[in-house]
Amino acid sequence: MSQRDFNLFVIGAGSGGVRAARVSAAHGAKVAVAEEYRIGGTCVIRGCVPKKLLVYGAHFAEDLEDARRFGWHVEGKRFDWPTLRDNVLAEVTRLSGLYTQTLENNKVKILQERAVVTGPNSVRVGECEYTADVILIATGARPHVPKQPGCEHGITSNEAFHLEQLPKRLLIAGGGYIANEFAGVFNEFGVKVTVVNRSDAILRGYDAQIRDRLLQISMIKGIQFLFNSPIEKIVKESSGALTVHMPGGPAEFDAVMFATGRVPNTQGLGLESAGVEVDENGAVRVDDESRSTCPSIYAVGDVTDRVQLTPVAIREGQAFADTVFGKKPTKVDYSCIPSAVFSHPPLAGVGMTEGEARNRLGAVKVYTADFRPMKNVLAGRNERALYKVIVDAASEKIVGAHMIGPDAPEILQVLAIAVKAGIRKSQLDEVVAVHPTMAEELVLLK
Ligand SMILES: Cc1cc2nc3c(=O)[nH]c(=O)nc-3n(C[C@H](O)[C@H](O)[C@H](O)COP(=O)(O)OP(=O)(O)OC[C@H]3O[C@@H](n4cnc5c(N)ncnc54)[C@H](O)[C@@H]3O)c2cc1C
Repeated sequence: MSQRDFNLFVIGAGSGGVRAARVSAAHGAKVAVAEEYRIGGTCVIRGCVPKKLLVYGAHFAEDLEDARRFGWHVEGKRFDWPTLRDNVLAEVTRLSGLYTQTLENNKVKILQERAVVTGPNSVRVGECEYTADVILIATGARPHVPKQPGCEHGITSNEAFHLEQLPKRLLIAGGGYIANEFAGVFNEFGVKVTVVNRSDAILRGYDAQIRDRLLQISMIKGIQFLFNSPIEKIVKESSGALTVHMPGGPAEFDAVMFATGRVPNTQGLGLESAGVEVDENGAVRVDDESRSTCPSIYAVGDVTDRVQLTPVAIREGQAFADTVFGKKPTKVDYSCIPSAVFSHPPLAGVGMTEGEARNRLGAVKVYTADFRPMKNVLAGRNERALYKVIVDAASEKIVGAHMIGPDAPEILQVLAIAVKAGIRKSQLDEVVAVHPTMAEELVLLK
């Protein structure tokens, strides 16, 4: 038995940290976890979960509009932001409680304070110093706010969940998934949304045809996009409005939200005291077992900036616990990680985009279904779904699948199993359709 206070000290009780702490404790380790904000981390408190609940809330705008064509009379509909906001925040509190309970049930000591590393086997929490055989950095990432003058007047996704009232005019800076998701949500709530982007495209990394489709639909829904428009400065007027200066000229908004990337949380963490190296963005450098340049310190999740997604942080936390305390060396497989954007409509993808496949494989076959879902037809909603399956011409294997349309992330999760398993296109064709569904298009691709 070690003479130190703990076998494992985890810094950060988010997706990766909670999984690592819980599983290590189940493997018999004496574990402590320090959390400076709220148990559950970004995903539960101010990320995936509250975001998805807002997406559900926003979707009622369309559903109530479409309901008329299905014979429903929905007179006097009115949206009340404080009701949704408070219900979402209450659900977040409930979930945070469940995470706390899970840790307690596994006898993990919880310290609700900021922790900093003071050496290869020591951590300081407030006035107390603790020693541990192994330290796990699972401190996640935080929103990046640009340095231009006046940017301090803006908010980030962290604050968006707590808004007192909805702004009438909102500028969202950024082109990634968080920018597009919040643009969709606030637009459905009746906010006049402008998305401003430094570059010339949204959602880099996703299939070009799929993101173009989102851009078209978003513009038709009333979201304005400004490309190649870096924010030069923001001036707060005496009225409270924000004048945003951009290359096309100044424009006034009631709020500005930055969704301009996320930075690993390593600042002031004391990593240098243990010889833990970080890269140029501040991400902890780790090997394929999540071990840092200090042999007794590991790191998982967003703080390592590998793939900033909850299921990846959880896998890394699990693999760490199994490797270090479960005597079962495990490496995370980063191939074929599916991901989604919960925009209006949502999109999702797995594997290579068409562009990547053409560059890497040369000869590829692309199968598409471009259709208007039955529900949209009756609703009089002129929004088309697009499914794409990319096939390696030599092996006939499916190397990528991408889709936009209602429930695309739900459908893609299942298709991702097939892509990961390396099935051929002909095996999709052998499956009999479930009719009438949208997903049946996947087995009818010509
Ligand atoms: C708006 C938004 C939407 C998102 N939507 C999705 C989605 O739909 N799907 C998806 O897969 N991912 C989504 N993500 C990303 C996802 O939330 C992260 O990838 C995930 O939470 C990373 O987990 P983690 O354990 O690395 O870090 P986190 O969950 O961020 O946990 C880190 C914890 O460490 C704490 N901490 C930091 N420093 C210290 C310290 N010194 N001492 C003590 N505690 C500390 C923090 O307070 C935090 O609780 C979203 C993120 C955002 C911001």
